[in-house]
Amino acid sequence: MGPQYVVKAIDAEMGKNVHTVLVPIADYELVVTRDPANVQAMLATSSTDWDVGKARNASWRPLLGDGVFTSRGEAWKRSRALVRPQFTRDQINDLGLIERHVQQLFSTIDCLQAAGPEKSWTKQFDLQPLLFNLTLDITTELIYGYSAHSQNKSERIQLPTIPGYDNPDRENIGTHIDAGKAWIETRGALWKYRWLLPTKQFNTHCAAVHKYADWFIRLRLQIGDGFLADIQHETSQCSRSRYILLDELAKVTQDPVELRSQTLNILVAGRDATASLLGWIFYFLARHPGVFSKLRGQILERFGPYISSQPSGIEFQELRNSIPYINSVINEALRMAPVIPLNERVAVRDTVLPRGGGVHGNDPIFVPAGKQVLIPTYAMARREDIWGHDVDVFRPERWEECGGRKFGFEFIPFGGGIRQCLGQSPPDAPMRFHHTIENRSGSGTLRGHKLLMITPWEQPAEFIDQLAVEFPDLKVAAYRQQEWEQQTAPFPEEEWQDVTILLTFTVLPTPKQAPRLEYVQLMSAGANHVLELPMFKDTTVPFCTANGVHGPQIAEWIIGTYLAFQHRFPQYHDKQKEARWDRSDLMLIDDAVQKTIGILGYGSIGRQTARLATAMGMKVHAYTLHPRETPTSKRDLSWTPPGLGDPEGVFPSKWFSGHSTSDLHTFLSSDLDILVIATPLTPNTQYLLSAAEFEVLAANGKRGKTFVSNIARGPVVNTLDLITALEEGLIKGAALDVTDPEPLPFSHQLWSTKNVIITPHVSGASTRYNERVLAILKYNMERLSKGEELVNKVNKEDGY
Ligand code: HEM
Repeated sequence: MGPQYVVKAIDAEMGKNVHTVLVPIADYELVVTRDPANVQAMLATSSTDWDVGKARNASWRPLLGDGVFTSRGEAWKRSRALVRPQFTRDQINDLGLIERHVQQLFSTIDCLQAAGPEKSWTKQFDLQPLLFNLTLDITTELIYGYSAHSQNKSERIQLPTIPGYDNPDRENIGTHIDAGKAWIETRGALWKYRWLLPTKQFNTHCAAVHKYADWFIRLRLQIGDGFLADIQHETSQCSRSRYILLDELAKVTQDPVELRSQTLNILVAGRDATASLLGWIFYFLARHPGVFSKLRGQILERFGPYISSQPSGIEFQELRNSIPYINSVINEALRMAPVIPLNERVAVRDTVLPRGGGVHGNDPIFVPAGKQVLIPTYAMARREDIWGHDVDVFRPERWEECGGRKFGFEFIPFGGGIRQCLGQSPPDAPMRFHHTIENRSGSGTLRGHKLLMITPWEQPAEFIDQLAVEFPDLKVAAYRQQEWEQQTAPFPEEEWQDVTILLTFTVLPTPKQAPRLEYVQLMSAGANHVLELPMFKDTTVPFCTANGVHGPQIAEWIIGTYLAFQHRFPQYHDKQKEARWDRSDLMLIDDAVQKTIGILGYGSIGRQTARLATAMGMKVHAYTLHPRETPTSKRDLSWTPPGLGDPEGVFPSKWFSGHSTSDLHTFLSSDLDILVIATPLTPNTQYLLSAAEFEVLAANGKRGKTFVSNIARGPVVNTLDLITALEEGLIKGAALDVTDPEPLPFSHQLWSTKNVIITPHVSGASTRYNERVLAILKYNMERLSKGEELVNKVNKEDGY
């Protein structure tokens, strides 16, 4: 099943709007999903329910052994913990090393000069094999310390002899790897008839590849640190302190088979994908001269022309960050031609995928243990609804529109979640990444980190155990605060000193008390209680909210109180207390079908409310501060419990947006039967709903039509104006979980205002609350350990 075939077949047979299908192949069935929500669940949020299939290990093992790319389960975890720290180091991005080999490539190309009048050009040649040689030379030098020099044999010097070990076959190592890989592919294509393929030649290639690695490993194990010192003089650029992956791994394990497998896994994973991508980039540049000259112009402007006698002095981070167009070109090439176009996972236990089921394909689907799911990376990058009508056009500019395209699981050329590619440098925050290089070396992904948890309840031991498995080097301290609003720390001052990750409701240190803090996870969805604290306003330490934790229960509260009001439950409850069977108000009862719900603030709560309202047959109008016109901008980038909310922004039939009062009034006059206030409290939203807004709701004959539900914060509504609107019948009724002031005093007029349901700020309560906060914390810790952008980050300027 080729990548292009997947797109064609689903589009033709099921339509462009179907993204998850069950495909029967001979005697078994395979799920194919090009839905980013499902992919996110498999790779990240529910990754413990999934693993790569057994076939990956079975097919690659003879060539590569059990390493980070080929292994599964616990073996993979151990592998990943072993090799990952190497990829957080500066040296892995040694541009000097790459430059030497690129120069070699240029010399090779120079030799391909054409004859006759075309003399100033090269003759026609195939660039791709040269690129494979280039990446082979780079990766072998980076991994084993000594390049295969497949580009220029004359660079090879005589290697010392190790008794009992054949010298590595540098001449043919590329061929052996390629032939081994080709055999594995053919075998995969033969599927259950794979036994038909003779193995003799394959075994020869595997043995040659192993011998190559073993020679360096033997030398390293015999001689120890600096094992190549004697032959380093072969290239003047090599310094004694240069970085060699094998050397570093050998400081952690001395097992020769483990060293062979891990280094070969990285060699093959890194070399081939990079060469393919380079090939595609040149392919697209050759066909898009406009892109080529724009890119070239920006590079020349920033770095000047190449002068062979001068060192370029270009740093890796500078290269990445100073010309965003380079990233746009690379991203666009990876979108058009993801070099790993198909991936897969297998359910290790009975589980669900959040979407694809039900009449509209929005419900979760059950996936039994053992079921294989194909992830067509290529097909996701070809979805018109995500990328626009020009999805088939190579257009790097798309990455720069709307202030820079952010992407999630619809664009995963490097995989995603826990098995994300190790060779990908993080997309953002170079400073933070650099910081982690200084602080973390060794074997744990969060080495040097300390998590401090201050919570109003005991944290479950299983969670702390899980952390110990995932981050063996992480220090954890957990304290229980005595009171909800407590601001002082329930532990000695020194405990703050080495904290890097903090989980808290209200207790926060000063920047001086916790100088190493890198990430604060708040347990609340709002951040308004920390906005004025020095740790928040005077530092760049990211604060993340528990956004997403409240969606399910608050949405239930909103719909629950609305239905209670519509079906007159409070009145019947009063009558029940008096034992009165009174059916006199039957004609006053109304249902929700085809009513319009307006959601002011379309965040995680609003989105889950929209899901429930849609299920009841309501229409949804959404209001957001910033316009959400494209499918990408409609998306929810914050954490969402699997299968819930509206991650893609598909429920609203109308979107409204803006900062001004008139923008708000346009939304309020869109014929709303229920208005849900779900916007954060900031200086801009204080008294957002006052007399004028209630007038707008009641204008044009809509008096007494709208029911107002406030689950945000009391001061978003002007309480006295609300009381007037209720008493005068401008609005139909109100459900308030929050009031201004809070607690609402005994004698407050609001208690006895007509048509109001009041609860004491409890809509966010759920026995599942803590479990969801911990899921966010863990997810963010995984992202922190990989140098990735955290989810639910508070924008320090907007205050939410
Ligand atoms: C354009 C270049 C590259 C692309 C497109 C790419 C793509 C990928 C993808 C899609 C995966 C995930 C496979 C999965 O989900 O099972 C992956 C994994 C991996 N990549 Fe890359 N890769 C590239 C370059 C590199 C480089 C340069 C290295 C190392 C030097 C590397 C090392 C790895 C390793 C070790 C894994 C396995 C990680 C694990 O399973 O835990 N990759 N790569």
